[in-house]
Amino acid sequence: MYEKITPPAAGAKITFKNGEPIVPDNPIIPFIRGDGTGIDIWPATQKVLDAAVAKAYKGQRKISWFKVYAGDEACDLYGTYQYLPQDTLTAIEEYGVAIKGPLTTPVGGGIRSLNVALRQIFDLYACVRPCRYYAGTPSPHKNPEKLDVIVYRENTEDIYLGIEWRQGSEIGDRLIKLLNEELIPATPEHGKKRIPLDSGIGIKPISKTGSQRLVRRAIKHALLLPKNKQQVTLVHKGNIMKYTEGAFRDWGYELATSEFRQETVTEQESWILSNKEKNPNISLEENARQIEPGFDNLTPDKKAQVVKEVETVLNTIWASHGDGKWKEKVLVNDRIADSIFQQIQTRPDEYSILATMNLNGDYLSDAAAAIVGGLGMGPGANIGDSSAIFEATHGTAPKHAGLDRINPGSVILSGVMMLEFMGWQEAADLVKKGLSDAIANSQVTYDLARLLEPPVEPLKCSEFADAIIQHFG
Ligand SMILES: NC(=O)C1=CN([C@@H]2O[C@H](COP(=O)(O)OP(=O)(O)OC[C@H]3O[C@@H](n4cnc5c(N)ncnc54)[C@H](OP(=O)(O)O)[C@@H]3O)[C@@H](O)[C@H]2O)C=CC1
Ligand SMILES: O=C(O)CCC(=O)C(=O)O
Ligand SMILES: [Mg+2]
Repeated sequence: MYEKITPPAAGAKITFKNGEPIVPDNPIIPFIRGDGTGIDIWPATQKVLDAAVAKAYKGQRKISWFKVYAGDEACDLYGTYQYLPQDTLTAIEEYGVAIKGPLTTPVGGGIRSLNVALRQIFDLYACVRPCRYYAGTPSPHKNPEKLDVIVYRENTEDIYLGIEWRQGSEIGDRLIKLLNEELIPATPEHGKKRIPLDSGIGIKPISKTGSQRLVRRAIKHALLLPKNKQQVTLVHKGNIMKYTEGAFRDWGYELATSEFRQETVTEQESWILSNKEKNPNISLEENARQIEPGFDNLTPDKKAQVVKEVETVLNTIWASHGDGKWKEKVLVNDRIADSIFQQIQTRPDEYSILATMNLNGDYLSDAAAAIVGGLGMGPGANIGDSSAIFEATHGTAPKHAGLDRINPGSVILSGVMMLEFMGWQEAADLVKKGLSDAIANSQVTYDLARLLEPPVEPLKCSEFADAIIQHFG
């Protein structure tokens, strides 16, 4: 079945039922070491995870690691250009849950991202990236502890589908001609717009199915959070990209108010309900005026539309959501993408789950990680209905590769997410405690050491792993 690798003799498969993993006590878990700093980070991660599982379960549970190959290491073993061998895909398919270090993607030409390919091949449609603060972590932000968000990034479409044509390519030029001469003129709203002839072209598909399954997962996650964090913010640039990003927002609200009608309230609904709670005799028109800025300057048709919306909300959900009951629901709101970048800095505690399309989520997860201590503290998971691959937010950080200095925190915390996904909470808690206590004692790698005041002598990557284990207690 495998060409060049052999699964561990001991251990059993993780299987999935209704999207949930069924985990044996001795699961076989494939891992990809990763390019660049993967060589430093992976051994540190494996050591910490194994120590936590051993301490938590005293031998009753144990991970059987299965080394599989991707990136440069794969080419060394399988031959030139064999970046993602079939063996690796077969192993992940068979064992369901995997963890990986970062993989290099060249800019401009060359291979397309192996990281993105893995997400698409296994339909890992939700990229989940929590950004929370560990006490003692130095941060450029004044109140980093106020940020506690989870970026829920759609992981399979948007421009990451990778359908692009190079400037000057035959098909690219044909496409531009077709657009300029037929399709754009046939679309009145595009008027006399034309694509410059020397353009590269990329396609940005945002589907209803892809958007809604991401938002569904985000709302389900919100329902498990403490009450004050039960919020999902739909992040989009729908003012500019109306039929892709704007549609993402609309489909998100549509899903929330249909599939989760009893569990959710939209921000606009919450204003309408609370206006009526404050003033039970408020007219529909006055309620509309209070929720719609500039109401008095709207055309009569627009005014009537807002009044109708108010009436519909009160007629349909007053009984289930009125009299303050909406405060117990998951709040679904939306923010424009550029605004959310400043909001997570100026009003971090107002946000919880940030549901995004692929590109926005890529940007936002690095930015949010920076607030809570940097890319060394940014874990992640790529989750689908029948498999999951855990990986950090950051890349290969090539200038630090092989120096035993990089912060393994993000991949270790990705391992924590994996343990939690498996239901191995006791082991996950040990790692979180060890990492928190190491940081609180200023036992940190170079990235955090240089920011501490006064600066401290940095630990090596491997020493940080040992410090985490010592702090298990
Ligand atoms: N999922 C994946 O596998 C990903 C892969 N990539 C790929 O990685 C390659 C390199 O990308 P690049 O743009 O340099 O981005 P990286 O995320 O690899 O690194 C950028 C900088 O972030 C800081 N950093 C990254 N990881 C850590 C860490 N573990 N601990 C502390 N600091 C860290 C370092 O800053 P400083 O030097 O200032 O300390 C580093 O130089 C590219 O090929 C890219 O495509 C990128 C993102 C995700
Ligand atoms: O695949 C890559 O090289 C980059 C991916 C990335 O930046 C991410 O997933 O956050
Ligand atoms: Mg990224």
